[in-house]
Amino acid sequence: MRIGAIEAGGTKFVCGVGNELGEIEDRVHFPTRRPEETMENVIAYFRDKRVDSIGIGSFGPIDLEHSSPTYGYVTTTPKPGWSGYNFVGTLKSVFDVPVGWDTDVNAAALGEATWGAAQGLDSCVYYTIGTGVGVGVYTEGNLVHGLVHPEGGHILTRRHPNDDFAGNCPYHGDCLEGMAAGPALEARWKAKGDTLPEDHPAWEMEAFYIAQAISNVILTLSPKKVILGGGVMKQAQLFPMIRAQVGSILNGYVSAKSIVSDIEHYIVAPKLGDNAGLCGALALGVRALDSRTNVRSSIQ
Ligand SMILES: Nc1ncnc2c1ncn2[C@@H]1O[C@H](COP(=O)(O)OP(=O)(O)OP(=O)(O)O)[C@@H](O)[C@H]1O
Ligand SMILES: [Zn+2]
Repeated sequence: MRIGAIEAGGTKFVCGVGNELGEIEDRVHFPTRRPEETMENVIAYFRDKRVDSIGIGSFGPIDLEHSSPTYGYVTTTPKPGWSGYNFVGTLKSVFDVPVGWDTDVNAAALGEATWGAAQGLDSCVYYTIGTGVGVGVYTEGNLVHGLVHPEGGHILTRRHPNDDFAGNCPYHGDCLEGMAAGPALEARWKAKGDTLPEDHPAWEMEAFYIAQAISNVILTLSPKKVILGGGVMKQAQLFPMIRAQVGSILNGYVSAKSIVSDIEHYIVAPKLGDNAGLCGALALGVRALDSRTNVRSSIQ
């Protein structure tokens, strides 16, 4: 099978072709411009690829409700031209193949559950801590959409006692994203995250916020794995700090062995590394093809 994959990010698009084993055979990337120009690049890439299906993991918010007249659209985004853009419909008007469509973070969660750190498990939560904070939720074998889709980057957290940064989320000020995404780190410390030394107090504070989010997700969704990706998590020293803080927040209340004695294998980096996004889109493409095949066989 030849599966097309689109990792549609706010700053760049990655398109690729792979197979049902999660192997990526080819890829390209280009900057995210206005939708018409960006989609021209996407269509030109797939034009001669003869793919059997396409999976899209997209920046959001997006419409995932199959019964909605705007299913497949990007809904409200400050990105010029993308608000109300019919992403899936545009692709389908050119390529007559099944299209899998989900958020970039749900896609990454599915990719990790299919071929990565949560392989063989029926649940995981995937966080990206980058320009924004996004959360993908995979549970009992399904990606969670619910009313819209999870937006766990915007939860409220308790303020660190030494933190007087107001927070920079345009909607909430000091939500998790407003306090812990890359731009918040940069605004608080007046330096880009990748220039701060490993022992800088920024990291203890960063871990303090991320650990609260993870503890809340453990208590509400009980995932079997928590995967942390995105640019900020390139700071590997954050992992032990976050694990320790999650342990102290939960304080023995959740007695699962994964948390009590094996937390270094429970809160982990994406096993698919920088391929998590594209492999996630690939996994969506595989699912889209499988579900069409299943529908066909149940009709026959
Ligand atoms: N090594 C690093 N250490 C700390 N922060 C970093 C590092 N590399 C990138 N960042 C920060 O991460 C952010 C970019 O995140 P990422 O690389 O995940 O890109 P993105 O795809 O734009 O983000 P998003 O996941 O929100 O779409 C920037 O704010 C950048 O300063
Ligand atoms: Zn917010």
